[in-house]
Amino acid sequence: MSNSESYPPEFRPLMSEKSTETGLDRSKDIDIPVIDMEHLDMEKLREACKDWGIFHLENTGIPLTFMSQVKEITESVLSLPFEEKRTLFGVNSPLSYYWGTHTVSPSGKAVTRAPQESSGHLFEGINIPLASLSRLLALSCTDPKLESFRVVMEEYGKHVTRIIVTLFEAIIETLSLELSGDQKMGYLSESTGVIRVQRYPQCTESPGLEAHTDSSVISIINQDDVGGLEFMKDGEWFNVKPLASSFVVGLGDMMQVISDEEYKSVLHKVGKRMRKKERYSIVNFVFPDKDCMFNSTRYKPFKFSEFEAQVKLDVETHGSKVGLSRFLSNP
Ligand SMILES: O=C(O)CCC(=O)C(=O)O
Ligand SMILES: [Fe+2]
Repeated sequence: MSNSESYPPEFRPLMSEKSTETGLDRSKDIDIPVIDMEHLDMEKLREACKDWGIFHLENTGIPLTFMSQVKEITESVLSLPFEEKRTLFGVNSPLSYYWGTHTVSPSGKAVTRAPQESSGHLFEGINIPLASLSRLLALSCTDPKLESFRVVMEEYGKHVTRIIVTLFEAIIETLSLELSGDQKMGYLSESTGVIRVQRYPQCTESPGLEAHTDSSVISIINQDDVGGLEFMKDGEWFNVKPLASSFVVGLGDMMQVISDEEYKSVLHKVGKRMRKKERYSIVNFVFPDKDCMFNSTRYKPFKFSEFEAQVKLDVETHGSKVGLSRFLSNP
């Protein structure tokens, strides 16, 4: 089987086009802050959140050998034939396979966008709602590859959850916010966390993922060395240069509300890539509990489930997310 058969059929003509590769625009390279999780510098963290909304996180305590395992199993599952992925991660699976849409709901199901907007962005992925991993057990009995995927992702989820709790506590401290245990649990709900493994074909003519902010509290991105992640700062796009053995942390919309706009969610996208190679990324979205209430000065009080429902409606009807501006108290 050629590699192109593992991609959705509509990607294939675009992938085989002879590309006049321009590659990544290196003039947009910039060094984002690097936060050392073992020796947290609170002032540096505050600046990273306030001025950037995106930073590298290193020394997270995840063994390198385990990270290689994560990469290996992710690549092998995403490289399965297209039809097999559709079947394995179709209606009967707690996971979902999607392509060409970036929106994910806490249920882990991809939201279908209005058709006029869906062309040109070449990426695919599998949504793994953390709460449903155990239900994968039933499916994995029949497929050893799925069993390893489940085991590795469960372990990965535990590591990332540990990182998230430490990081969130620290961010809250930089804001001098006093939150009760229940509030913290509501913001970092285990029931709504989603891991998403994604693949972008080797193709430099088409972009990967369109510009968006995440609806999450925080997103932890594990990108490989192919590059292509870009973010907006002061009205300009910059590249996030891959940094080995580290994660990219992006602040999401809910952090913008929790911090009362002291910190902003970061606008990001996946553009052209550095090399003629497929790109893989693993993103962990930390979502609040569905019933979690958000009260702030700039926005009308809302429940996270209301925010999600609005995003879903906007994507389905207009083709893209409108986001927090829908909830402004004085639009
Ligand atoms: O693939 C990446 O590096 C980023 C993906 C992303 O932004 C998303 O899935 O929301
Ligand atoms: Fe994102």
